[in-house]
Amino acid sequence: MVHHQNKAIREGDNPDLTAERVTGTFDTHSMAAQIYNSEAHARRRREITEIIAKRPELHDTKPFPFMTREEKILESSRKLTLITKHMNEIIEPNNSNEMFHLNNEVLGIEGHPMALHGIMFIPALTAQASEEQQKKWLTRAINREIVGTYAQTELGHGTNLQNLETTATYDVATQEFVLHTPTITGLKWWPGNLGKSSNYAVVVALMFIKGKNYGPHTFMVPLRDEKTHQPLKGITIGDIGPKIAYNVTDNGFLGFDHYRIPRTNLLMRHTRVEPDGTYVKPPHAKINYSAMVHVRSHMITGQAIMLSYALTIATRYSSVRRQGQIDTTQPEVKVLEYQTQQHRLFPYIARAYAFVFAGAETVKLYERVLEEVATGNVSLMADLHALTSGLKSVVSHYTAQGIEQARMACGGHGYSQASYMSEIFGVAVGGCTYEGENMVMLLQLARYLVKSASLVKTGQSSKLGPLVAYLGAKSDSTSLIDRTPTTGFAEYVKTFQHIARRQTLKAADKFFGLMEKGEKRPIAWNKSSVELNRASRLHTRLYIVEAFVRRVEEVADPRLKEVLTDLLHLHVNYELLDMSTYALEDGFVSSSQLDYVRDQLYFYLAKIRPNAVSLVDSWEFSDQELRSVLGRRDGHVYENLFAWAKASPLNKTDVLPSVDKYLKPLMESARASKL
Ligand SMILES: CC/C=C\C/C=C\C/C=C\C/C=C\C/C=C\C/C=C\CCC(=O)SCCNC(=O)CCNC(=O)[C@H](O)C(C)(C)COP(=O)(O)OP(=O)(O)OC[C@H]1O[C@@H](n2cnc3c(N)ncnc32)[C@H](O)[C@@H]1OP(=O)(O)O
Ligand SMILES: Cc1cc2nc3c(=O)[nH]c(=O)nc-3n(C[C@H](O)[C@H](O)[C@H](O)COP(=O)(O)OP(=O)(O)OC[C@H]3O[C@@H](n4cnc5c(N)ncnc54)[C@H](O)[C@@H]3O)c2cc1C
Repeated sequence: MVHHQNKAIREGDNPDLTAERVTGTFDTHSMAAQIYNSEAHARRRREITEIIAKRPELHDTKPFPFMTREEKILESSRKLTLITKHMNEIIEPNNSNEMFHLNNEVLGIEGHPMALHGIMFIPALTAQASEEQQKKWLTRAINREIVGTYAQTELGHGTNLQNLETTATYDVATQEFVLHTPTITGLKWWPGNLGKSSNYAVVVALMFIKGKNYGPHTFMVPLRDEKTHQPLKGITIGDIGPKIAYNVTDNGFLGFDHYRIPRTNLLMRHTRVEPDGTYVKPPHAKINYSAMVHVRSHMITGQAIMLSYALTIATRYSSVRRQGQIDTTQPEVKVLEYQTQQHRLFPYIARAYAFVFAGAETVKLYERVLEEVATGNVSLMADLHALTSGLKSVVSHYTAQGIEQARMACGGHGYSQASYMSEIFGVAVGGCTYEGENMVMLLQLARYLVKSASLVKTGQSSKLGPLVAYLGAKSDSTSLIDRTPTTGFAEYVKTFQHIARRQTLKAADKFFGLMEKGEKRPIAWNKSSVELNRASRLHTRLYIVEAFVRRVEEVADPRLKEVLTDLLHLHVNYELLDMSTYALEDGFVSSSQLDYVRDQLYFYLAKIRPNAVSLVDSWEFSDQELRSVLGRRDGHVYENLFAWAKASPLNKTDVLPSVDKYLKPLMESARASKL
């Protein structure tokens, strides 16, 4: 066998796809090490994939789209039980990265009965439970002796946590908290796996002691009997019904009727309530929001992966789909030859790389903050909150857009569930809502930006944190893009900084100006909020570009560096065109400079073309993980689409009961009436 740089090549594959792989200029295993941020992790992913490939009991028994919701939940529970039993043979104990990959391969993205257990319940106990509480619950949770979730959102309130209605009232006499749901709108609503799977939850409720409201606090709450799984007395609980996607997860509702838990079930790592009701406040008011920050930090990578699923499917399919001619004297071309197709897909391939690099930095910062907070140092919490609020919003928004573009790039077959695109879109777009609705989270970042703008305006730029230091710098009078003989990334970064700085200062001016004119602060805030959110987006997009530049600078392998540099060129030119209004409106960039940017964009679309398939192959998704007929590694799309259709439950019989019962009589009576 010939040694190829692209490690996805196999004999017998669709030759059109193999031809793409042969033109790749870099080693896809090495690129995987960049994507997954370490050679060791990329290798372990492959090893886990291989182990799973050899264990048919861990494979889907039939395609997910052919299963009912109940069947999917049963199937997912079967596999969850198996991977729990064999976990230590497959992954390193307690390695969350490996667990994440194992889950994606075996259980898939539609969720599973213990999704929230891993993503939020364990992180909440880890960060918020005292050592004594951890001894009691965390080990049991890690061993999966109990199943838990994170129950915060209510029917009436998800965003505004100060107005949650669930109360936890301290009863000094019995040293218990009494949990109560006073109204329908106070029912917990949405928590994943609450509906049917969990027997415990970390519940967020407003804590009242001696009549005083201390705001939202987290409590460990038993929900169901550990033996019978029946709801405990005082608990009303169930599933909220089918959703756009993510239906293997039983998102649920929960009500409490004067339900009592011991005082010691308040999570007490940072906050305490003494037996006599004395409240000991935490070192930071929002320290108990840590489980949300955990998900926001990790979901950047999760979103990049889902975007790359869609791009892998669309790019591979575009290499085997032939339709139309560019040169009418030549045979039909692969649709990937069309510039419009490249323009639809390649900038999103670049974005997916940019997002995964930004995601790796975010997780690193999150882990640092987690360690510091454990020792009482909360100084970086605000920075992490601002960064993750912006990133989760911008990345989930563009991820959803990119998946939809990828679906449309697959033409009619993209609309079939055989492509799996609708599920990928449905799961990913949930990220625009969960963990803080995107507009709301952009406004959280805006608070941080406005404070920073105020420092700039009052001559205190030296106090700006590293993420916003650029706000205090002076701009050149115009962009130097195409004005220096060797225009490089520095000119682009300065241009993005100028755009973000100008918008931030302008939006802050609007806000401060309205207050000077006598508007109350929240009214002035609301009237400035569209402009403020624009600033948040531009700031975040600048951060993403900078994270991409930092990564490319670190890469040593010249072949990888070259293709990543091409992708970065594509990214900065595409981004600048996309936000050109901001660049043009104060004349910082001229229309002739934009022409240069456009030419660069087209140049890099063409330059990336031979590496397109290798760039998506580098994410190393197995067919089992992708679950897409169109995205198959071997490119044998058509015969497998036919096989997939034949397997559809509707094709089990030639004549459906609906035909016997209704259509046949209808046609017969129509014929009879004609006679
Ligand atoms: C290796 C892999 C491991 C793990 C994998 C993880 C993820 C996998 C990736 C993909 C997953 C794929 C599929 C997942 C599918 C399903 C989803 C799973 C989970 C979803 C779960 C949820 O949605 S849980 C519910 C989430 N809810 C929210 O996010 C609510 C949003 N609202 C808020 O957060 C708050 O209400 C608020 C921030 C908007 C306001 O809070 P509050 O009213 O209390 O604030 P105030 O106005 O009083 O004060 C504001 C000041 O507080 C500061 N602040 C706020 N939050 C924080 C914080 N967290 N840290 C630090 N500071 C904070 C804020 O900055 C203000 O400060 P000022 O100085 O400006 O006053
Ligand atoms: C798939 C999925 C999984 C979830 N899992 C969980 C879970 O496990 N646990 C859990 O507790 N919750 C969970 N949730 C709930 C989720 O966190 C909330 O739905 C989310 O935080 C948004 O809150 P909301 O529904 O109250 O939206 P709303 O706040 O009602 O949003 C409606 C609109 O109002 C706007 N808006 C609201 N407030 C403001 C404001 N202050 N300024 C400007 N605009 C505003 C929003 O931008 C939006 O356009 C999940 C949700 C989904 C979709």
